[in-house]
Amino acid sequence: MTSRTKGKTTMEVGGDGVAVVTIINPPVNSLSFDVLDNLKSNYEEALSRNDVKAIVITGAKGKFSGGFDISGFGEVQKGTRKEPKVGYLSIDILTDLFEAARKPSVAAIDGLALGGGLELAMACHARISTPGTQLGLPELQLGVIPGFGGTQRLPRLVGLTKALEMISTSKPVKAEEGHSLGLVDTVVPPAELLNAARRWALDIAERRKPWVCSVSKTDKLPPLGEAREILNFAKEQTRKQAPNLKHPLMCLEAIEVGIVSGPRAGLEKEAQVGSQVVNLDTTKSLIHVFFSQRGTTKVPGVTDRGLVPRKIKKVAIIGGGLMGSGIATALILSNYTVILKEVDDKFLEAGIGRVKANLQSRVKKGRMSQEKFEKTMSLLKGSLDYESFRDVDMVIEAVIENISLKQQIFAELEKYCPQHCILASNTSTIDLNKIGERTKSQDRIIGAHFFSPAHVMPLLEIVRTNHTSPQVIVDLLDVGKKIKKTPVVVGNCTGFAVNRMMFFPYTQAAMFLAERGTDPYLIDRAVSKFGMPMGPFRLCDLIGFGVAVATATQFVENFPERTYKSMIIPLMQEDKRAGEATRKGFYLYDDKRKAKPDPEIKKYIEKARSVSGVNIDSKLEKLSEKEIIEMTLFPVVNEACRVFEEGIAVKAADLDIAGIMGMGFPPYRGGIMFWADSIGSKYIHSKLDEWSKTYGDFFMPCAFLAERGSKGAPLSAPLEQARSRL
Ligand SMILES: C[C@H](O)CC(=O)SCCNC(=O)CCNC(=O)[C@H](O)C(C)(C)COP(=O)(O)OP(=O)(O)OC[C@H]1O[C@@H](n2cnc3c(N)ncnc32)[C@H](O)[C@@H]1OP(=O)(O)O
Repeated sequence: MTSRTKGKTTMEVGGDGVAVVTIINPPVNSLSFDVLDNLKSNYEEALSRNDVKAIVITGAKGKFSGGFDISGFGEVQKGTRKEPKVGYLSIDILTDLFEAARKPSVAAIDGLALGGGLELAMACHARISTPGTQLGLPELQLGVIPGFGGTQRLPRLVGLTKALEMISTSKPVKAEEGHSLGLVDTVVPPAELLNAARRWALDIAERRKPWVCSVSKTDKLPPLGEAREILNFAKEQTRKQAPNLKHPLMCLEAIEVGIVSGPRAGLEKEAQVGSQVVNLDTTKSLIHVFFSQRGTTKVPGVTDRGLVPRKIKKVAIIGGGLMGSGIATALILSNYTVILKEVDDKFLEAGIGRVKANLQSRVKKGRMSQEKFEKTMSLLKGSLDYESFRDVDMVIEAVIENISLKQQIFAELEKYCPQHCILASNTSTIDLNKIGERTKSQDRIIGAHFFSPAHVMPLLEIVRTNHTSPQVIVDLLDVGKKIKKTPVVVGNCTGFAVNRMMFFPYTQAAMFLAERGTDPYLIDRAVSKFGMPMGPFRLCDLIGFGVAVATATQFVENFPERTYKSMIIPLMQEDKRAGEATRKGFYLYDDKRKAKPDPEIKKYIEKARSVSGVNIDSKLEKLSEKEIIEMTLFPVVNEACRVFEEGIAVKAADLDIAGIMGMGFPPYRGGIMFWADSIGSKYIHSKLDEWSKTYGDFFMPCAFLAERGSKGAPLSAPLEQARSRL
């Protein structure tokens, strides 16, 4: 392998006449252009050699293949690599050279066969797998479609309905299920994999086992009329669930052509669609998200020091409320032993009850067995004092947002916990330096900010102060990964990254517009259509007005010059409307918690208008959906720029991931900074500048945005001189 090539394959021909071709491209044996070139040469050689009767393809080090090398799409998008001729890889190589060969091939699959990896395996004449191996076509998740024949071969191997499910959810199946579906021919222990595959390949060559070309199979396909019905239903669902995405529908078209007009036409359609989707904006965004998500665990000065995460076995959680119980659930689900501490029996019982309910809901949905439920619950112990904290490796404090209470707790922790124990707080607003003021343990104090519900939401904001040691950050990054969260390391500031850049500006902008005459329900609709899970008013209802006001107060205190103080929520609170929990907020909620607009809202908005001395603005009253998006989300971009410039986030892509994972910003728009750059800093700056002149400082573009906007420079470009606080 030279420094310029990416991966390779090797071929060894055994005395039994089987050529074993091994994909070697760590860490997941992705199919780079180099790997594919090598694979083709190996095949050609194997087909031409008289001593080769059959071929086995496998992957090095227990992984068959994680699919096409995703960075290859980026190279094609940027134009640094010429795209191969349409159909070259899927038709010329995989179908006409491999599958149509006069020597059989068998895939020996260990660990994973995803995307192009599974497609390569499906082009072989049989598949042998090890137990637990992951088999799937997750391409839609990346904005592309299965492009190595997967749209044609998967329905022919597992049936149309199952194939549609696997492709549309991007979820893999395990080898055992794959076997019962007909996707793999047999499952054998890892130690037997290669020998079993060699024997199977020879058996096919010598006609003791069937020589199956999956692309020509028809027995699993439903009759045409039924197939059309299934496909029409799938299209309808896709339009409903992903109205802003084109590639899932394009994928369905390729599947349909194959079923209606035969596999060759299907392969051609797939190749054509495959080359079109690569250049969609949504695809560029989703690929950016894939790499950015993995990039959050690369923190300069921390993860590049060779530090090894220490083993965390036992974690204590203080506070069994909504957050504490959610965090406890996430931890026991990943086999951590957890102590949940509360102030009295009643609270403790309630806290443990919440954890139980979280797990029971999994049992009810069939996602957890009763046995696993009991085993998982046995990892949780309750406590009313700190005695049992003497051997914990980490504590996560999750009590109410009260500085002196937290200070007292941290002072106690220092007394009871061992020296190595990490002292984390789940605060969403309070300065961590203040929390640790009464201790001498500043180097092991860190923020572990979860998002509610903590056992479901994927983001973990890891907040470091100037004193937090890199070892403690590395430890928490490891815990984050183990509990299946995406950790993002941020600096210590009001609201940290997510609440500061997303929640505050976004909800304040919405209140600002509503007070000036924009219909709040229209705002929510426009924002939902843009792709956020819900609009700002529905979000305030969901988190509850009490929490919304408490956190907003922090923003008001710390950033008074750019806070919009609306009276709408306080006026509603006076009437005991506090959001979804009280069944009345900006919406009315029925027994099933379905939200319905409430005409009464007008009354509160009018009153807020008169208290604040604000008038209806004829322009803002008639905003288009595009203008609503700009006026609610450009303030978010503005604050994200400040967060970036201050060094609160290491890189702009971390803010993209934080917004996607913490607030549900649509991944197919790439995250807040990526989206902003797709619009252009010049335009965003000019709009904010114009609004700040008309409507005041809330919209005032920050210096960073003004500077980059004046040059039209990308907002996400690295800072020349990172003014990191860290
Ligand atoms: C034409 C074809 O139809 C198109 C395709 O095949 S598109 C590709 C389809 N395949 C996929 O979507 C699989 C994507 N990968 C994954 O889901 C996961 O990485 C995995 C399940 C393979 C492994 O997960 P995990 O062990 O948690 O490791 P993870 O951190 O995700 O990945 C390890 C490294 O491999 C890289 N990687 C994983 N899959 C890759 C791929 N297909 N191409 C390039 N790099 C890949 C990651 O970027 C990461 O790199 P880093 O260490 O530099 O950050």
